[in-house]
Amino acid sequence: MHKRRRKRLTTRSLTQEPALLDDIHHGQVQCVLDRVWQWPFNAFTLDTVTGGRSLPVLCVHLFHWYGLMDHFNLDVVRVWKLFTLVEAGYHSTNPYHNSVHATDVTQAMHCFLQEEKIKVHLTPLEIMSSLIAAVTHDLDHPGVNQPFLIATSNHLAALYENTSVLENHHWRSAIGCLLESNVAEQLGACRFELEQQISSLILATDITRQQEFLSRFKRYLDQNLLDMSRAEDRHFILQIALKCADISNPCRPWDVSRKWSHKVCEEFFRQGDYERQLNLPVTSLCDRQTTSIPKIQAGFFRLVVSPLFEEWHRFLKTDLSTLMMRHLKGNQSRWEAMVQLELAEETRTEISDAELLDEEVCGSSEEEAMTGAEDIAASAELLLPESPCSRRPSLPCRNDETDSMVRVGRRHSVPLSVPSPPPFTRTIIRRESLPMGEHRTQRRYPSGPILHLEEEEELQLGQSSLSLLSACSSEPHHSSDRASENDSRPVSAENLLPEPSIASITTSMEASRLSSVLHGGGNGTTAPVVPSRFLTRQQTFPPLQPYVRIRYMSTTAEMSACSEVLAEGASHSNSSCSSTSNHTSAANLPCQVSEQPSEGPSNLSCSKNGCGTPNGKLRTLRDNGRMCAVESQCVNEKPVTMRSKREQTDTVLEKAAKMAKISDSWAPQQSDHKENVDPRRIGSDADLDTSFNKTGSLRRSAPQGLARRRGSAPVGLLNRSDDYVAPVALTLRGGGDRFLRRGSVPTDVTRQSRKCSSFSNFFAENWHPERLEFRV
Ligand SMILES: Nc1ncnc2c1ncn2[C@@H]1O[C@@H]2COP(=O)(O)O[C@H]2[C@H]1O
Ligand SMILES: [Zn+2]
Repeated sequence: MHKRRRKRLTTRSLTQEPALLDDIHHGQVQCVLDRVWQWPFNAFTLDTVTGGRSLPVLCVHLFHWYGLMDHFNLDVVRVWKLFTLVEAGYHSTNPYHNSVHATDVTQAMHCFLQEEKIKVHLTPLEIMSSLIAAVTHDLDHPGVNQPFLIATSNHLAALYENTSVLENHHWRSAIGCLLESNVAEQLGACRFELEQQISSLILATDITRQQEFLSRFKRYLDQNLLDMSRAEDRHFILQIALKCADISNPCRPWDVSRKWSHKVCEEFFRQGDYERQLNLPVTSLCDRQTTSIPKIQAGFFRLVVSPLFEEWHRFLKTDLSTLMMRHLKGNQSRWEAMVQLELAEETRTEISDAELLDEEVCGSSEEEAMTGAEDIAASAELLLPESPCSRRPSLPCRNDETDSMVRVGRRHSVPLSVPSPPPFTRTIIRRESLPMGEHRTQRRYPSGPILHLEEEEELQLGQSSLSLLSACSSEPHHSSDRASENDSRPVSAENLLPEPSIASITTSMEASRLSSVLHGGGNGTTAPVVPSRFLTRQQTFPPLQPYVRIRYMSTTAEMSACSEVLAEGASHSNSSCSSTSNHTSAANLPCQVSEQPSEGPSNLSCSKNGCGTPNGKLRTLRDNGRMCAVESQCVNEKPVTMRSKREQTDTVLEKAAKMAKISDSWAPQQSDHKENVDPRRIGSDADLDTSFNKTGSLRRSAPQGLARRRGSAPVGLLNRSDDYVAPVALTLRGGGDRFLRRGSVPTDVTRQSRKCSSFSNFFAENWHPERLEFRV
């Protein structure tokens, strides 16, 4: 399990009077909990006074407060266990998606449940579903978004067919906790209904479905269609409530809201650092070198939060909603003012650069004018799936003369689809030797985290991870220095990675140079060219921080254990499941899990469609009703309990921390982790790969070892097995030209783009960054 860092408790230093206070400051905890129904809530404070246990403390309190313990006759020890498991399932190393975010969202949900319009209609089951969904809605979040998981061929992306990958994982993990804590078994007949509601509520938090929910909500309000006495309508309102709670941090008082903003941006920027390390195109919104927190915030507040909260306010029209809107507008104005300051500052600096260097003109005005636009236009990018052509990939710098200008001015993250805004009025002149991105970076963000960390936050993030991050994130600068020394393509990014992605290699000379770097062969001109297939391997999670990496390893180990269990099960079976490949071809059609309670998760039931019951383990899945996902089994079955994982990995983590200290940046040998399955092994495994599709039918693929494959294996290899029926393979099996894509480009980009293109284009076409204006 990933490392959990607890804050040092004040009482530990009180050696003289050890009995004066206890470790969780009961008085203070009580004080915070007494006001937990109020909007100006500070989850960080609760976390501090509970010694980092805000999540279970809040949830157990709310379960008592709502009378859920009595109503469902729940055992308090099991309930504690449930929330302790949930807490442990969040990654404390994520700046944003950690258990404090879960606490924050749960408290917001609690506030919404208190609203008269909602409260009077709710059943105890709906209250319990809402609270559990709120607290588990980001469970086991890896700190990177769906496009990143797709781009790195993460097993979760394959498992969930690139659709609501994280949300599917969250809700299934939630069900796992319910089972593992044995709370599920106390629920009796309502368990199925509870699970259904949790699933549907969490799936609604997929931010890429915002427009879908918003339109529906608007229509219901316009036509006055909502009737809260109807279960269906109540459920819809609870979905909207959870969506609002999830993005309610902009509506908190400024001090709290600002803190969340910094944390979420830090997480984005870390993803950008990972992308850079992996030689993937850096998502604009995640590029600490080219965008800024105020720009991200101003765009997010205006384009994502305001539209939803305006409708929410229209629905509620209460003191609470008025207060939230007031905070939102106030906070938004602050961020917008900061953006204006930044723009003014940029203009000033550029003018003074121009005066100093008026003879060294380089770069085009068009490109310069793009820089403001792309930052903002891309800010939806992280939240929405990317379109294949919306972004320029990290093209290797070519050696020929014609490319030199492009090379100087090129930025990784320029979205191709963003139309050039009208040129700014200022004169655009800049130094040839100083590429735009770096120039700006040095001015605004030196490398490393931009957080203005308060003591408490620093404790949370951990000094070692911060210093590691800054060390690693500065690497690309070094590499570009090297690039200017050598005329040929720099192998800098690959130097940082344990093994490079062949995707970035375009010529044999480059391959040769790369090979020499990998095998220590001098300057690269004499080393033999390594056949590209031996270089084909892509890292999934960059080991920037050992903690993050180890957490990921634990997940993959979990998956590995799981697939072994399944494979084992399959091998016992006489394959009544062979027929399931037929089922799966039908099931391969995108199977949206509906958010409607009536049809939702029931689609996920283990079907009776010929899926065999190979052994006890698989039977357990069916017996459990709907626990069909492979990972659900991982969470629920055995060994990999949240607690035991934590115990096991704590030692590993300590070791990792030591390693981190002694290495300036991670070393190639560290790459030899479980997730990096050598693709050369793929195909040699004789194991049967089993997994479940979304309809719950078990599918077994031909032997090709994909179950053992980690996200790191190149997607392209999947087509080796013609029989394989996993979702990714389906996409890949199309025209041959689709295989020409770079390893880093999501396979399923076309499907993704369908979802987002309209919003992205809309965003790009209507956003006027220079005026911070969004015109419709
Ligand atoms: N203040 C913020 N600024 C930018 N993005 C945000 C902010 N708050 C939430 N988000 C994004 O909105 C998403 C909502 O779902 P998640 O919590 O999974 O992840 C969240 C972030 O990606
Ligand atoms: Zn969330």
